[in-house]
Amino acid sequence: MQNKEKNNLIYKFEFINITKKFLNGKIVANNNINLGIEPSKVTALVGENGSGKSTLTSILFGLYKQDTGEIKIDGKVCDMYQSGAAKKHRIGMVHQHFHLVEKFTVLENIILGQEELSISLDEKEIHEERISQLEEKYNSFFYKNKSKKEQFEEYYNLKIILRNKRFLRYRNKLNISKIEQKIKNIENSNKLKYKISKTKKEQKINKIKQNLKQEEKSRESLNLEILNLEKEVLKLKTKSVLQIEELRKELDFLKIDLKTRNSSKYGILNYKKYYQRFEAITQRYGINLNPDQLVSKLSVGDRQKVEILKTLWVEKEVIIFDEATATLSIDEINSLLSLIKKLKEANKTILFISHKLQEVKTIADNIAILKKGNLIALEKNTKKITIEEIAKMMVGTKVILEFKKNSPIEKKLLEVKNLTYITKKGFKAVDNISFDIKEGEIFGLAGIEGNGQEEIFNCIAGIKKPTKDSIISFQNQNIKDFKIKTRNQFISHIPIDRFKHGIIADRSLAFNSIITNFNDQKFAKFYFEGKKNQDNYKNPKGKNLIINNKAIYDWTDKLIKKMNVDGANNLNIEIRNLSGGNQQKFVIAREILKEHKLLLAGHPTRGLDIKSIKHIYTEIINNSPKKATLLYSLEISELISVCDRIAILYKGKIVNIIDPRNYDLNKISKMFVGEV
Ligand SMILES: Nc1ncnc2c1ncn2[C@@H]1O[C@H](COP(=O)(O)OP(=O)(O)OP(=O)(O)O)[C@@H](O)[C@H]1O
Repeated sequence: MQNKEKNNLIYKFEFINITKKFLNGKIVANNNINLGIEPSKVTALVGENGSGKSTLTSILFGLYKQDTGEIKIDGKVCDMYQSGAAKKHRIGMVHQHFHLVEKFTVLENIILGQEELSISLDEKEIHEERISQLEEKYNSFFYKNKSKKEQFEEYYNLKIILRNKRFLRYRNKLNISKIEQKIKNIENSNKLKYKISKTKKEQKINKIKQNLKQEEKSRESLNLEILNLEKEVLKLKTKSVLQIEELRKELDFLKIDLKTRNSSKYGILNYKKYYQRFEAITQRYGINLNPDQLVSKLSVGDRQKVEILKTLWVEKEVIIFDEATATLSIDEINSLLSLIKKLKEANKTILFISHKLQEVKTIADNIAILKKGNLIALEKNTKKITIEEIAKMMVGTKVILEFKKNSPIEKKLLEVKNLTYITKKGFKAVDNISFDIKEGEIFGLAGIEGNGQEEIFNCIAGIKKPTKDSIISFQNQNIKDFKIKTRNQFISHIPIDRFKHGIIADRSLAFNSIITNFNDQKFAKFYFEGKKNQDNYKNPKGKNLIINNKAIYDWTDKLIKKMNVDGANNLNIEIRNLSGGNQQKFVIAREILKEHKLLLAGHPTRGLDIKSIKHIYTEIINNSPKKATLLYSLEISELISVCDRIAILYKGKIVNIIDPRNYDLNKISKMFVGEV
């Protein structure tokens, strides 16, 4: 399509009557959606968990095929489900969960999978043409260049002349000696005769000698000329050798390059070009990243920049940000938002999915609101609409994050003393910290991500091993070396990374409901007929294992109801089929309802809508009496609303333990950067 025509289009792409159902039509994820996305603008897609945001973007990205309806891109109907369609139409996605190779550098991650794009068909032709040019130049270097040829001819001619002259001189010399001999003979035989002819002969000798002298002179000048010529030829030769060598190198490189680029398995990467491109893109968008840094060493915010660079590298025109700010700190969110502004200025069309309405309002030109699979509003006047109004449209009621807290009692349940955690590379991520959590207390861990909160949390959960002298005492027993299985008997754990530690994605809801308490006798009992040994457990027919399916299904049902988990009509569906937020709600329900004395809640509201957030914290607070609760979140405003005390972490140390009722956000954010 001509650019001019393209510029006149109102929409970069359109969803037209899109409907998508799952589970034989029982779940309507998208219901007849009609939505046009304007070019070079940021359109936010908001809605409750399970309202159909991911399904809609997945259809655009070609991961799902819509049941009915069509998608138009640049005014043309496109089958996005066709393999490679998203790539062809330059649509990229930045996910909440990064797809990066930890052991590769930033640049390696960016070019991974895009290597073949470094040589297009056109480029290949240019390469091949250049090779044949070079070959020709190389082969005919001496022969084609006329002036050089002439010089060579001249050089050889001169050599021939010189040889002739030498011969002449030799002959003359021979002549002289012959004549002298003759003279002598004459002298000896006939002195008289000699006397007469002497003068004549002497004259002849003199003449010959004179000739010889002249001969000598011209020989010298000839020699000089030859010497100069030889010098020149040498110079020419050296220069040519260098030139030839360079040409040969270039030729060899291009040949290997071409060969390897055509092969799918091995390849030589044109790093010079990649670095130049990296420099150009990062400068253009003001992204500060070292191309040689290992991804494993990057902060979450920088990793996300790598994800964004991946889309810019292949010049995507549409970029979908799918809950991209969920794992970012405040500073990182701000830097992402300003980067999105730059992308917009560079005419990228942005689809921005987020549950954080404050940032949606800051960045979006248009806000599309989904509810239960329907598009219920497309708000274009984003300056006027308030966050509360958006939230109300999304969830149907006004939601305020205020809670009535319980009062903890003085009895300490958890005592952490001198906790130190050193990473495999010797970095002290947690540096000798101590705190306690009382019965009924909700204790928060706050700080900018990467200051030790996650490690403290994981040491208590048993995922990470602290140093020997660390003490994690629960009800006066040091549990530091307890296995996770033993901890599970009294600890409930909502993991920070629910996909890694919280669920088994391709197992059913029922299966996932018992993965942290499968030892509970009410779900399954081992029945031993013979001697108790390992074989009893491995009995292939399962004779000795009695599973109480009814108890498991009842339990699963209870979890779903407790947290209003959406999309869970069938308890045997794989948990991956739930929306991200609903998977999270399922895990939270399991851990809160499971018997426990200590609740570890890591980012429990990540990726959740405001109504679910309210629901979850209400449950956590209602669950807290008689237990200790450790809450780790990057959302400081949520910690302030929910916690009784908050530890602020900076560089692996606790800089302060605060009572959130007596602190304001300003003071806390100063502590985040070590200014106590
Ligand atoms: N593959 C699938 N099989 C069955 N149901 C599915 C599948 N994918 C999505 N669903 C259901 O479709 C509905 C919409 O899900 P979707 O993931 O699009 O919601 P969402 O708005 O992105 O939610 P969240 O904010 O929690 O990520 C949900 O009820 C979900 O359970």
